Amino acid sequence: MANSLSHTLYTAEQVRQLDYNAIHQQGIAGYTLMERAGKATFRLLRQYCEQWFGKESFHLQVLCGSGNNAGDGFIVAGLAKQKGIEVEVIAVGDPGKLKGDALTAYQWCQAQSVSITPWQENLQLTADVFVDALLGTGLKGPVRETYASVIEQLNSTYKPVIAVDIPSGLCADTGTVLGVAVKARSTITFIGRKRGLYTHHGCELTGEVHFADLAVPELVYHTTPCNSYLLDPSRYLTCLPERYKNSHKGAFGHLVLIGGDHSMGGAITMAAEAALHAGVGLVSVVTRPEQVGGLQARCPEIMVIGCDNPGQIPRLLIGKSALVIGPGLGQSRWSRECLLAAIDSGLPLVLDADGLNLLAVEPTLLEQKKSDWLLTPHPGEAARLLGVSSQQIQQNRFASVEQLASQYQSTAVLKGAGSLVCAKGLIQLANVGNPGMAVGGMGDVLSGLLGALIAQGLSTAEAAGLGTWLHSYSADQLVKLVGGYFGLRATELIPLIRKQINQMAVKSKYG
Ligand SMILES: NC(=O)C1=CN([C@@H]2O[C@H](COP(=O)(O)OP(=O)(O)OC[C@H]3O[C@@H](n4cnc5c(N)ncnc54)[C@H](OP(=O)(O)O)[C@@H]3O)[C@@H](O)[C@H]2O)[C@@H](O)CC1
Ligand SMILES: [K+]
Repeated sequence: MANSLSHTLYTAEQVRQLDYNAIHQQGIAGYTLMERAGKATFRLLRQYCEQWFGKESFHLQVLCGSGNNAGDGFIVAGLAKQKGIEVEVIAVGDPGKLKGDALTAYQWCQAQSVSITPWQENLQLTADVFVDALLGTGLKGPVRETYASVIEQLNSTYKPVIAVDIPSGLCADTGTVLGVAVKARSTITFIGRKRGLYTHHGCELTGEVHFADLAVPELVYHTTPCNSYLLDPSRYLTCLPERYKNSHKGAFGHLVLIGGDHSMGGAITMAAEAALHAGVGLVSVVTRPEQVGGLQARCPEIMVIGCDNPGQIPRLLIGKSALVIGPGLGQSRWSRECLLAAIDSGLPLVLDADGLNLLAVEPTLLEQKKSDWLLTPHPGEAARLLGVSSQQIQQNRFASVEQLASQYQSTAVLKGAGSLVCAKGLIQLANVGNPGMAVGGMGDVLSGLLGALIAQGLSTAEAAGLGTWLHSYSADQLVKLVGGYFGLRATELIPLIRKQINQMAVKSKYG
């Protein structure tokens, strides 16, 4: 299935290549692109200001650096002036450094009689709304002075900011803050969506993201190879098995979940309960005998097998469809032997939590890999798997998920703000989810859901894409229901996931 161009995510270098090709292959003048960028930003600004200020007039300050990002800002300021808006450019960059299209835009802005004030230390940022045209994709390394002070001062106004292309200070490739970055109410990004807008700090700093392709012809996009996309759930509509009228439970797979070492019964219970609600025909849990009563009381539909001797596991796995191992698994001898049996079974495997931690301390287990694996680490687990710090994982989440997938020859989901799914060299970013998900049990629910999808016949890649999206989307629905991010319970996601799967199934059938 092809990914649509509007879902593609680019690095700064790739967008530079697109710009270059638009200009040099298609003959679109760079200044034309800048005018289009300025116009698109101004249109958006007016829409927002209508919402925020109604018919009241407002004061706009456009903060400009000295590159092409500033050029876009000069156009916005000139257009605002033409419409009679009270506008002023604050020139943080030295106008003497402007060249090419940015210089042309500056001169045009001057010709519109826009007041252009050079930045000084005692200058007050007094506007009702700001446009951030300080630094765009040309940012290199940590933000230097005076830009850093200006950004801090801008953030301390708590006034709405519309960021041009990317909030200044945010790394377009990774979503990491390079020292300090603008916190925007909205960001309008041009020609290609930058990867960094959608993950890590980008999720916090961009506000609502808008995309303007500046009418760059489709042909241009085909010239730049890419491997990253926003996850589009509609790609997976047809993956779910149809419920025919003469169906029986055997047609929808039998998932086994292994975990729940001494005093760790909660995680495996949540994973199994999630699986039960995600359409799988049968769910079994292999766990410590002490967990059996609690699990059966909560979910009588689940077959629970108390097992202190992992030597029994191979027999229990005969004829099953898929396995989840990790939730509440612990790191005891029992845990390790359970993992060995799971790996040896040759069933498709979802590895989470302690399943991943055990793999991290014993990477030679990879040599015994016989089946498709789906790894679902959070940044801390990913760090252990790759032998780096979690900070290093976060500094480049795209590279990290790619490395996880290639090093472990698996499908990988790197959880966190802007969860990333990597399978067969393709990276997809789930542009859903919220901070309310930062509570215990969310990962367990995800692993059960993923296992249930695999047991129903989806590949690990399909399950990872669909399941990661369903999980975070349902969390967003839950936030709408409860009115905020406080006190979400992972188990509350489960009925919402079920509802969404059913809606998708209906959509796949009837459009
Ligand atoms: N035709 C096109 O290409 C189109 C491009 N478009 C727009 O152009 C933008 C890209 O423009 P760009 O490449 O000129 O870079 P830009 O982001 O303005 O930054 C360069 C400036 O930043 C400065 N600087 C760098 N690092 C720094 C640091 N750490 N700390 C402080 N300063 C630092 C650097 O200073 P220098 O290092 O040279 O002293 C230089 O002055 C793109 O985001 C989009 O908005 C659209 O109009 C569509 C068409
Ligand atoms: K910017």
